[in-house]
Amino acid sequence: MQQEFKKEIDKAEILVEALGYMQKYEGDIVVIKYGGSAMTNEIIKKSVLKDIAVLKSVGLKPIIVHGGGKDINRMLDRVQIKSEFKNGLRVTDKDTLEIAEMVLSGKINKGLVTHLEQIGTHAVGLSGKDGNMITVEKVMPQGEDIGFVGKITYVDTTLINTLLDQGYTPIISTIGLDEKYHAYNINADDVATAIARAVKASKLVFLTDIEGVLENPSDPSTLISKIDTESAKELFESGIITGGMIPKLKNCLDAVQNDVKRVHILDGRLEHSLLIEIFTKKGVGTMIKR
Ligand SMILES: Nc1ncnc2c1ncn2[C@@H]1O[C@H](COP(=O)(O)OP(=O)(O)O)[C@@H](O)[C@H]1O
Ligand SMILES: CC(=O)N[C@@H](CCC(=O)OP(=O)(O)O)C(=O)O
Repeated sequence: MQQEFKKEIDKAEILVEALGYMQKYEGDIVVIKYGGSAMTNEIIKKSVLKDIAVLKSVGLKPIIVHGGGKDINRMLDRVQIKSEFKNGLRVTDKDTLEIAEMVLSGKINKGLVTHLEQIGTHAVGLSGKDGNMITVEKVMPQGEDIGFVGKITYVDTTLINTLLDQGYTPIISTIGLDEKYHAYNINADDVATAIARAVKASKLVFLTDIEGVLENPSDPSTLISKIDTESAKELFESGIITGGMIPKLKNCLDAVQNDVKRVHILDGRLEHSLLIEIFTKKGVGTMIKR
């Protein structure tokens, strides 16, 4: 008898293991930064969105902040506009901004909305312009002008909270306005962190295209499962953290030092990494602590 239902019993036990976590996190806001690097495969994308639908249906309140750097690169290539990054930020002239906004707030944002709606989770796509949600000022790294790139100065959470209260999952693209209502391109890790802080999220998860923070980025067995402020400093000094991992880890530290309780960098390519992290004892990826 027991043997006959072995598979079903195993499945039921998974649900029982998850119960404690569901009760613990009920009503909690989870901000998910879905990076463009982990968006390139349609099957994986659907699986990530199903996980988010599960979070929603068991009582958590997910907010998705998405990137799309790779899609912007592709579109810029198509229209033959050259693009470069300085300190992890895209140099953004007027034409680049137009393409970035078109790709982020159009194709990617509405694509994610459509996928979530298709699996029965009501979602609303917004950019930082909507409801004047994200205010920025022009960023000048080391005094250098890199165009229409914004540093966030204020997040108005009214619209996000209204949507969450009404049962919608907000999906946010990373274009904001300055005080004169000019549009700016913003790094998606910065937006996810600013929103997580503003809504007092209990979790902030960065879904990317690598296992987590690695001592040697080409060797997954060198995964660092926990990082705190002290060890992060050493990692930055040692030069192990490069490229897109620099703004990501800096943002993780900013979040944990500003009341976001749990911050993780997870591999968006690993099927169900979100559910494994939130609903099981087994941690995946890198957890960042104060
Ligand atoms: N020490 C490190 N551990 C892991 N990844 C690293 C490290 N240093 C640099 N990286 C790079 O950071 C990348 C993730 O950042 P990014 O490409 O900006 O992703 P996303 O689009 O998700 O924001 C990885 O693919 C990897 O190439
Ligand atoms: C200013 C700046 O660099 N903006 C980013 C916005 C998208 C982003 O951050 O996407 P990922 O998370 O996929 O890297 C860009 O133009 O690529």
